[in-house]
Amino acid sequence: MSTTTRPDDLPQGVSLEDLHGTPALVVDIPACSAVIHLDGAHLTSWVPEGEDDVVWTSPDAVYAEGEAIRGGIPLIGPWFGPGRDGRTSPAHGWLRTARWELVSGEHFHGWADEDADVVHSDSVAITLGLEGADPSGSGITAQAQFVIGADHLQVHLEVTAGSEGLELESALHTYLSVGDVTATRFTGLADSRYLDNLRDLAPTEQQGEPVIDGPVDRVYEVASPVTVHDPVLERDIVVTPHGSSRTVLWNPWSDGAAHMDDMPLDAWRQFVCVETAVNKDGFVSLAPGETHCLKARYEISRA
Ligand SMILES: O=P(O)(O)OC[C@H]1O[C@@H](O)[C@H](O)[C@@H](O)[C@@H]1O
Repeated sequence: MSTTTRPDDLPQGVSLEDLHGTPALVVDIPACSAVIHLDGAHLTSWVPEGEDDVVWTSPDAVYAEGEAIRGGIPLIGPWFGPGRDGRTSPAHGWLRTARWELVSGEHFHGWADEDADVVHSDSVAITLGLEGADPSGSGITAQAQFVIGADHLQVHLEVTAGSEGLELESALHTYLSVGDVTATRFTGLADSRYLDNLRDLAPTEQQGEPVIDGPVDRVYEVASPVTVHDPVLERDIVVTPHGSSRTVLWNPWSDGAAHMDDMPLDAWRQFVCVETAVNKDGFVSLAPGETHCLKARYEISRA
């Protein structure tokens, strides 16, 4: 993968900086600010103008090549969690710990969204690529694109099989920032089916919309928009997926957070993960050289 934009040629308002001792792209344009670390092509902040950060990143996150950053949008693949066999390591695959390279950065002063048929103003598009990192040697590659503005964040994750076929699991493991997860309400998951990862992936029927009143780790058979209603921050976050088959809902609650060194004890209240995914029995079969694109668009709305 060739680097087509040198750091010196990045558009105005985008710079490559050293953050926490690792390289990161810092976006600072009138519409928003954002940070994307090259390790994991990992977005750790998106602050639309006049808003609080839309993603939550742990103040205790570890930033180092080969480490997974806690929070933001980890890019998961080519397997999810311990993989479909339940034994694959590292957890959630190697996309999130590999160092990606900058492919391009562009500034759009007004552009049309082919999916949503709307025109956005003032955005940057940043593309990162990953080649030569596949430890299996089959040559799996990946590309990630972030389109970032005031009214939207779009994330595209493309994974391309190498010389062998691939049973792909991938996810945008997004930590959405909320005022108090126990007060959060959802639209879009009601009356669907899910696998409950806290009960050996037991198939379960969702009754009404879920609430977070204990640890939650569920793989929903949902590939349509999910809205997170946050009465504390008085905003809704709408997650619109494309190319997915599943939506994962995760919060570790206090019990799970107590086992995580990279998260303060009480921080579980401040986020909920709504993950656009192809995983578990919703994986995607790719022929050698074939690509799958997973996308999500994040938008804020205020009542
Ligand atoms: O601690 P990690 O590897 O980032 O994973 C966090 C969680 O990620 C979620 O996506 C999984 O469904 C959970 O099972 C897992 O605990």
